[in-house]
Amino acid sequence: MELGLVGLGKMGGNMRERIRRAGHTVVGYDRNPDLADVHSLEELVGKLTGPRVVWVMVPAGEPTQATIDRLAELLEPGDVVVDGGNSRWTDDEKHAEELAAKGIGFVDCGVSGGVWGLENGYALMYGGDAENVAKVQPIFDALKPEGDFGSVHAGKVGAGHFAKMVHNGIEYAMMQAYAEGWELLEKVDSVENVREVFRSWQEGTVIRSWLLDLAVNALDEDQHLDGLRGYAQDSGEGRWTVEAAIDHAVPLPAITASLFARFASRQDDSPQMKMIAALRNQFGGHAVEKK
Ligand SMILES: O=C(CO)[C@H](O)[C@H](O)COP(=O)(O)O
Repeated sequence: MELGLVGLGKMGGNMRERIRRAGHTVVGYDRNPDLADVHSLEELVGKLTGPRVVWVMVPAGEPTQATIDRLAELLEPGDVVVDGGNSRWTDDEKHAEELAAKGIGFVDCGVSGGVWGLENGYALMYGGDAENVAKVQPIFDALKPEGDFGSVHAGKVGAGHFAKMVHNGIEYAMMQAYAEGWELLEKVDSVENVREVFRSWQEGTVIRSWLLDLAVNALDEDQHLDGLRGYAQDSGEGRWTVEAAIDHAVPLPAITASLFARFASRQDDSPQMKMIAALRNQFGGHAVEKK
């Protein structure tokens, strides 16, 4: 089948390649002309035969909104837009309504697989009406990993991004657990080769995982991670997971702590710890460290 793909960065570029390898035609658009097959969304839409499927793979928020707004002007009834970015799930209903007003279908799709997806396949979690999902199905089949698992029609519009958001929340907490265990192992003199401990865990243990494999890759590149600063960004999914947990009164202590650990990583000199030090000094005369 034919697919229009908007956004050919780290994810979209490899997805285009994987879909082409499966025998489909992909017309790709990116703001960077070096990556793009066409120069505009108009040209992309013009090159597809109906019913068209256009997959949006651009950053969440304003870039996704602007792309959907333009596609709503360009596409025709019966066409389908897939939002495959890490959009906030609460945006999906809004996008579905905006497109439905023009007779255009909408499917939201969480995509996991990172830069390894070209070879390993992409895990897909999608939400939307069965009729719209069916129009995209050959592309889902091309992108998903081989085997029985790796893709799911999670439910209605929004369910795909909600599932991906929870996946990312779990990712935060798992990474935090490996990171904490690694730091503790590095602190203890009797453990002479932490990297080999991590490597040994890749087989037979209850904590083996792809993230563990990636941790071993990272330690192979830089055994003590000396070349990195202890600073971690976040791009929203962890925050939305915690917000959803609050909305539904679901306790998420591990995921919340892993999000807050990232915030703490961005502080050189913790303001709240200054207050803790000041208060201990006030009530107990405990020593403080002065600048
Ligand atoms: O979806 C992903 C992995 O599954 C993306 O890599 C995402 O950017 C990870 O979230 P964050 O940037 O907040 O760490």
